Amino acid sequence: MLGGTFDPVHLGHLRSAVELREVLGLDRVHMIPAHLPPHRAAPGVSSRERLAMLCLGIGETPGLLADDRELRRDGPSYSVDTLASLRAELGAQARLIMAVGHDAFLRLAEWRDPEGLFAQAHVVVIERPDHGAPLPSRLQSLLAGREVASVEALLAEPRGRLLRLSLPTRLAISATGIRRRLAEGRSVHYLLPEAVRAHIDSRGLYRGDDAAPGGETR
Ligand SMILES: Nc1ncnc2c1ncn2[C@@H]1O[C@H](COP(=O)(O)OP(=O)(O)OP(=O)(O)O)[C@@H](O)[C@H]1O
Ligand SMILES: O=C(O)c1ccc[n+]([C@@H]2O[C@H](COP(=O)([O-])O)[C@@H](O)[C@H]2O)c1
Repeated sequence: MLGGTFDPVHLGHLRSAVELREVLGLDRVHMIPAHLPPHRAAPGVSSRERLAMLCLGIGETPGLLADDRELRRDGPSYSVDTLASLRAELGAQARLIMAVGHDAFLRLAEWRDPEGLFAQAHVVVIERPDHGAPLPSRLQSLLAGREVASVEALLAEPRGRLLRLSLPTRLAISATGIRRRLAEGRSVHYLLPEAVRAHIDSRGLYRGDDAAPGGETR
C-alpha cells in the first residue's frame, strides 16, 4: 500500500511505487488516494479529481493499482482502517506492507493507532533526498525493536517490522512544488506524467483563481 494525498500524483510517487514493487518483490502496489487526509489542510482538488489523475498517471503500468477504497469511506482516511480493509479482502496469510516517504514517517507516532499499523503490516520508509531530519523521541519508542536492516529480514516475518529503504531512483519532486508552479503559471513538464499534466491543463486545476473548474476542496 502506498497511500497519499496525490494532489497531484507525480513521478516521485510513481517511480517509487515501481521500484518498491521490484525491490520488495511485491505482487502489486495499491496506490490509495486519501479521501479526507488526516493531519493536513484540505487538498487543492476533490478526491474524485485526485483519483482520476492517479488513474491517468498509472495507465497500464504493470503491478500498480489505483485503489479507491478510501473514497468509499466517510470521515478521515486513517491508514489503520485501510489496512484492516485490505486485510479483510486479502486474507490472514497475505503479507501487507505499508510504504511511506520519510517526511510522512516522521509523524507516524501521531497517526491513529500506530501500534495497530504494525499489528497488521510491515512499514517500509522510502528515504527522500530532501528530507533527513532526526527521529522524534515518541517515534523512537514506537519503533523500539522493530527495525530490520534488509529486505530478506523483513520478508522473513509476517508483519510488525520496519525497514528504511533507499530506492535506486530518488526524485526530489513534491506536489507542493507542482501546485506552486501551476499557481504561478510556470511549467510542470517532466515532473508528472504527461497525461496528468494535460488533464490539469485542460481542467484548469491549481491555477490559483477561484474560477478554476474542479478547484473545489476535497
Ligand atoms: N519524490 C518522492 N519520492 C518518494 N516518496 C515520495 C515523494 N513524494 C512524496 N512521496 C511519498 O508519497 C506519499 C504520498 O505523498 P503526498 O501525496 O503527500 O505527496 P507530496 O509530494 O509529499 O505532497 P505535498 O507536497 O502536497 O505534501 C508520502 O508517503 C510521501 O512521503
Ligand atoms: O492514519 C493516520 O492517522 C494518518 C495520518 C497522516 C497520514 N496518513 C496517511 O499517510 C499517507 C501520506 O499522507 P500525506 O499527508 O503525506 O499525503 C496518506 O495515505 C495518509 O492518509 C495517515
